Amino acid sequence: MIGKEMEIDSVKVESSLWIGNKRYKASLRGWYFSWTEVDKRNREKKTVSVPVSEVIGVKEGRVEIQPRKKLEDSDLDFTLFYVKRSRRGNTRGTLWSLGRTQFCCPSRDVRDQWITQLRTALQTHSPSRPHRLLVFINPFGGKKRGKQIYHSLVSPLFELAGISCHVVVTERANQARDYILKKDLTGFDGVVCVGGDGMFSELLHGVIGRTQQEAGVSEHDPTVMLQPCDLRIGIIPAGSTDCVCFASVGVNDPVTSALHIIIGDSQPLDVCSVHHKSTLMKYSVSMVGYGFYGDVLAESERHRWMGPLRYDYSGCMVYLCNRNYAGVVQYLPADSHVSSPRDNTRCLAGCRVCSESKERLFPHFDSSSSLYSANLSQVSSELEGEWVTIEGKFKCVSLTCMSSSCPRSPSGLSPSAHLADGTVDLILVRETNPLGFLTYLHRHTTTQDQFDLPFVEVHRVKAVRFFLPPGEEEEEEYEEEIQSSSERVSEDPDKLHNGDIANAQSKTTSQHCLAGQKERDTVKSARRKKRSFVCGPCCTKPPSVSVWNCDGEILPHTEILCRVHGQLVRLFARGIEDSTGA
Ligand SMILES: CCCCCCCCCCCCC/C=C/[C@@H](O)[C@H](COP(=O)(O)O)NC(=O)CCCCC
Ligand SMILES: Nc1ncnc2c1ncn2[C@@H]1O[C@H](COP(=O)(O)OP(=O)(O)O)[C@@H](O)[C@H]1O
Ligand SMILES: [Ca+2]
Repeated sequence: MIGKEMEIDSVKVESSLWIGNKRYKASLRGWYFSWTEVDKRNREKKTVSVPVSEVIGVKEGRVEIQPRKKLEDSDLDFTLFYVKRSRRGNTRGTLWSLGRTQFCCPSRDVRDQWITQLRTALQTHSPSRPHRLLVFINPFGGKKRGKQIYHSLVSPLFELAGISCHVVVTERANQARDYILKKDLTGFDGVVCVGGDGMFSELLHGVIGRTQQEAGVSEHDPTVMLQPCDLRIGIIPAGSTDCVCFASVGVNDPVTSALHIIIGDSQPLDVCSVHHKSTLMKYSVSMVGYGFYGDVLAESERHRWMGPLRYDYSGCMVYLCNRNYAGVVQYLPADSHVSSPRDNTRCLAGCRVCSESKERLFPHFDSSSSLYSANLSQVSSELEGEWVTIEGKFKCVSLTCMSSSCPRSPSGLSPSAHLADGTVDLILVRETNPLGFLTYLHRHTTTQDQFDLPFVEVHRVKAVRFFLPPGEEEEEEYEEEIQSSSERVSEDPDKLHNGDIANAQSKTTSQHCLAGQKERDTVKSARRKKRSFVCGPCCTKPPSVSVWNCDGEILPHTEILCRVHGQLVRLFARGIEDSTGA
């Protein structure tokens, strides 16, 4: 018989259970379900312990989910599904898979009690699990396997965990962003994208834009304190770079990500806002890059048919062009006592720097009610302080809120950057010879320090301004063309976005600046053609000016102001669980 004893604050359940023909002593105590093998002489052997928070589901009978079948219809059995960990190749992160153990009970009563107690414990110990999710699949991302990945690997897990999903397979770019901005999201506990960084960016803009709309905050004001977002975002990696997933989970594996979503993990994330004058251009969580990375993106767009390989091909082409770009960079340093981009630490699950930043970032946060003080939507003092100016010629200027590690670069653009410390790392790679730059790039793929080079500097900052040197500013005529084109579109948002615009009384920035994107890009490319000269297959732009790559999208302006908003959004993730033991 099952034995039950009440413990203070937690339930305790114990009984003998069988796995195959071996007897186990099983117990459920507070946070853990454990089973210990007992031999014929009643000696205890190895114990397996599963935290209740990592239980995915408990099913009657002997069940397998892939392929889905009930093995035997016995009323003495139950099957436990849980998170199982393993190491992954040369990456630091931990790969998760679905663990499954079938238990046989001495009686049906005992079986029913175990199932009830385990399910109750699950509800008690995992209050932040999602019950209903809105899922967007980009069928064209990465290797175009988004639908297959979702239906074969992810959906069966969500079903097992009792999560109901509304699935939208996108038919056009920005559909997911617009859906989140305009539709009724009542009842959803989170949004999930199946795709790459571009698809994640759509969800990011939808979630931030909607939150600001509802809070009455103007995203165009670069000095405003944005309202933190409640709706969590999940990423099922199925893209080309998968940087946001890789940098926040440690691997780009759909099953691992699905399991993090199911157990309701929560990882706050810093977000950079990118403004041109008084207009919000974009938000970014991974890379805002000018010069090399901008050129690679611009070139790669012409080779989308190559899939993820387009970046490798374009990387080589752009490298061979050996361009340098003049620019003026101004930055506002972050507090150097807290952390530094050269301190050789890593932001891992439970990161101390990030947790301590929460108090600094949200001094008015009321943890009992989970509410942010109303005065947070006032103007921020974050742009105050002493700006440092650097002028020169650069191979690339990059900003990253996180390490931006990805399968191409397992340590990332800035290996010691933090996911949620309210700072961004600014990396300046000055003009150098091709071999020097190759050394810099190559170090992204090894454990060698890419900042330990005389032409590279890195700063931990709160904000960055970039503009062209005097005499090389963005052309007014071009500016005006872009401005008027964007105004024309924003006067009539329906022109580009049909469908219901229930919540669109106020033109949100996302609608304003992104609706005009198509038209601005046309103006821009016509303009570029006019000014272009060709030094190789990738060089169809003026020699002195590059473009900004903002999380995989080209920005329509060169002169920008970037500012970090600490912990603005939350992912269904927990940071990198270090599998190297380092
Ligand atoms: C000699 C070896 C050179 C290797 C260089 C490796 C440098 C890697 C740094 C990667 C940083 C990635 C930052 C993330 C960018 C993505 O947001 C963006 C869009 O991704 P997606 O939507 O999935 O297409 N990806 C890129 O801009 C690709 C950059 C690739 C540079 C080679
Ligand atoms: N159905 C669709 N058709 C065309 N573009 C789409 C569609 N759905 C999403 N997109 C856009 O495709 C871009 C790239 O998607 P992403 O999933 O990031 O793939 P990748 O990593 O290969 O670039 C995103 O910027 C997104 O806005
Ligand atoms: Ca950061």
